Amino acid sequence: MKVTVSRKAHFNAAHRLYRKDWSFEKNDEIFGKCNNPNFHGHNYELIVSVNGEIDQETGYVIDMKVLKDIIKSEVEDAFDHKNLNLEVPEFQDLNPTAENIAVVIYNKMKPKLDANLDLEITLYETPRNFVTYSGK
Ligand SMILES: Nc1nc2c(c(=O)[nH]1)N=C([C@H](O)[C@H](O)COP(=O)(O)OP(=O)(O)OP(=O)(O)O)CN2
Ligand SMILES: [Zn+2]
Repeated sequence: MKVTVSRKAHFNAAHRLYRKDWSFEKNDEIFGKCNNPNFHGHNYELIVSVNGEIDQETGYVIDMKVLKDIIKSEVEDAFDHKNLNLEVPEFQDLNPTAENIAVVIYNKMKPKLDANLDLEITLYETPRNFVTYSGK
């Protein structure tokens, strides 16, 4: 019997959407106001979902405290109050779109979980814009 355990978290961060190998005009055409060279910020809301079998001894799929600690070390400590383009190594050469941020979060968290657990990341960039990634 598989059950999904989810935990919400949040971080705020600044970013700029652009490609270093495009002109300012091309970046402006594609990314518009998100290409502001002075950056802009979002209050990101995160839902981390872990799916797996219930351990018959503990009744847990995963201890929520363990999940909380992994989110803190891999996401909050790394991204919160940071400029993603300038301060987070994963985005030195990767555009920090919501899609790419979700994939980076997945790739940081997956190795920290038991291999038999499935992970899904839902990331809200704004209250109306969100993406989901589950490694597929
Ligand atoms: N596919 C994607 N499209 C866009 C992304 C993204 O990550 N993936 N990101 C942005 C910008 O980051 C932009 O800052 C989004 O903010 P905004 O346009 O203000 O968001 P809303 O549309 O939700 O705001 P409204 O209040 O509805 O105007 C753009 N596109
Ligand atoms: Zn943005």
